[in-house]
Amino acid sequence: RPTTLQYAKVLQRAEQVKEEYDYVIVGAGTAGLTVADRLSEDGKYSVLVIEYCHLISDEVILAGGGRSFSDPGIRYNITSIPQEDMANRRQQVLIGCCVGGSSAINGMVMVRGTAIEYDGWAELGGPGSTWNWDGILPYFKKAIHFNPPNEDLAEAFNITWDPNAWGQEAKTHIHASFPTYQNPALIPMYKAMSKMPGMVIPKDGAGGKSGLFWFPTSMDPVKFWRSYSRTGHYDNITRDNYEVITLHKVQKILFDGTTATGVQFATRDGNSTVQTVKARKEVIISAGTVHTPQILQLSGIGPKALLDEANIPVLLNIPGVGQNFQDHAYLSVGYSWSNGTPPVPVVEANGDRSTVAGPNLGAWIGLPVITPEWEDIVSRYEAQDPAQFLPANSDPTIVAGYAAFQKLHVKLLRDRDTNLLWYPLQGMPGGIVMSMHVVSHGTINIDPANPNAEPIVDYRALSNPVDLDIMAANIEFMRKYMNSSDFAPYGPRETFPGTSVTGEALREWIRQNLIPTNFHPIATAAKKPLEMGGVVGEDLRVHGTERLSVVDGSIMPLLPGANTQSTVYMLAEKAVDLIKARQ
Ligand SMILES: Cc1cc2nc3c(=O)[nH]c(=O)nc-3n(C[C@H](O)[C@H](O)[C@H](O)COP(=O)(O)OP(=O)(O)OC[C@H]3O[C@@H](n4cnc5c(N)ncnc54)[C@H](O)[C@@H]3O)c2cc1C
Repeated sequence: RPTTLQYAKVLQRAEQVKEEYDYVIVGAGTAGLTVADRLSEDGKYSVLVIEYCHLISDEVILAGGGRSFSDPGIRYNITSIPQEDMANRRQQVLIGCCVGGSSAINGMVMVRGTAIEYDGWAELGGPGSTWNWDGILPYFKKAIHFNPPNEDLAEAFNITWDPNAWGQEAKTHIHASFPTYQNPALIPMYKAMSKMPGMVIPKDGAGGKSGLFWFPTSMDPVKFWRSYSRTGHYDNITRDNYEVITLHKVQKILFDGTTATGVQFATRDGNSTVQTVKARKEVIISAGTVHTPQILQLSGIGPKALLDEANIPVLLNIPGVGQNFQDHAYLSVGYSWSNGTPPVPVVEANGDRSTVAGPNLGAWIGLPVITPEWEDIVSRYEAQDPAQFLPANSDPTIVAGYAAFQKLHVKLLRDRDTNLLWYPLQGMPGGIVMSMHVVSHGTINIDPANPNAEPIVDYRALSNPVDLDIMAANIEFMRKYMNSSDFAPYGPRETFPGTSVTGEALREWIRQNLIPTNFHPIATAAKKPLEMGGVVGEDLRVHGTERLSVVDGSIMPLLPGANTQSTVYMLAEKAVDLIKARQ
């Protein structure tokens, strides 16, 4: 019998799975559960979600205060290959392994990119694309239920928001909320940042502009628990037409010609007999940026040379599967006050301190605001041959796609409304600088010697030297900020790398210390034309197939200058309308 936990129906054995459903979804993560809930909500269609990982138990949820779950099996155990331009260091690849996927373990920052960045998605998609800012804003509003901060907190900290940029639909249970307390030490930080040359303060970043602004947390506004795809799109839903089976791995998609008919799956240890389930209408892959390309490649859809090497019969040669891989990258720069600390006003803690999710404040800034040398950096990038820093022997379609990306990126770099740097303000000196757009593209491919093992993740971090230029400019921006006259009485001191580290030495320090991910992987099944290295079309169907689509972070063709969860919720909501429209 299916077990019932937190009102959610979970199947654990393949025999409980019916022979056929309208939709079979691979992965009960952020996008997968959103799509499953919305497709099943009016009772018209039956949906099965197959999830590799487990459902976190009530005990673990309660022990974590509904927020952070210290469950040993909650993350995949994947490490990148050594990164040549990062002193051969490897990087742990963090992705969530449970019902809820990465939304169950993320940092709960709830932001979106700027209008010009999403307009770039449409530009890469080609004429008539509806994935521009105007075409996606309604889905951001539908996907997330906004809860404003309490009035005292908003007044004390100058927290403003744009009601036109947010939705409050009753049927939407993914929440964006504010804690009831903020650290008063943020106030002098905010003041100093607001005085940086060129800094603007929009009402809200959610309206599509860069600048210094407050942003909410993915948090239930009543219990202050994590609000994630499981709580928003799975718990408390009792529908006979919505089933999830956990602890089973989808091995490949089944086809009749190039029409997807269902999937093949087995227990995650691979010890059970292989099972199949049919999809009457569509198979939807929502396995995330790391595993979606693997499932496609194991199904014979991917770069021909790689599939040949792995002895996988080629169904469709789509060179872009597993390519175009991008992620945000960051570095911590150490500072201390050598002479006391800035005075902070007393602000009453209006609630429980533990409700602080942090960070809720940051500067999101474009290259022309970061550095006066911005045009030199852009010109150097513009002059590059598109193939110069791509993997050797890249398919001509990948090179053509990169050329289009480069042209677009040059435009984005010159625009102040591109979030190129994120500097989260957290009430202490120094902190992290995050590059929100990288130009070095990596790969995530099956290991031809062991295709069913975890895929090979290669960030190819810093392979394009322009990423080094930009990170060095980010650090210099932080130095200028820490040098603000507001902070002078407190003697800010850079403890690492130290202000004497500049020029080539700073670049070497970056190579030694960069973290090439903020756990926002995208683009391994990018929404672009096939001849541009794309994998899915504007309607998210895999090129050259019928009844097969991808809906997860992997379809983003270009990083938004923002943490990625709200963009994933948005694209999943838009995908549901596209999927329903073709029935
Ligand atoms: C540590 C961390 C911190 C982050 N912090 C933030 C943040 O503060 N703010 C923000 O906006 N974003 C953040 N993110 C990013 C954000 O959470 C992700 O972009 C988003 O959740 C990805 O959603 P997805 O649907 O693409 O994939 P996921 O949510 O990862 O879902 C993929 C699902 O597919 C399952 N799956 C994979 N392969 C198979 C298979 N073969 N068979 C069956 N199931 C399979 C997986 O187990 C998983 O459940 C963070 C991510 C991480 C990991």
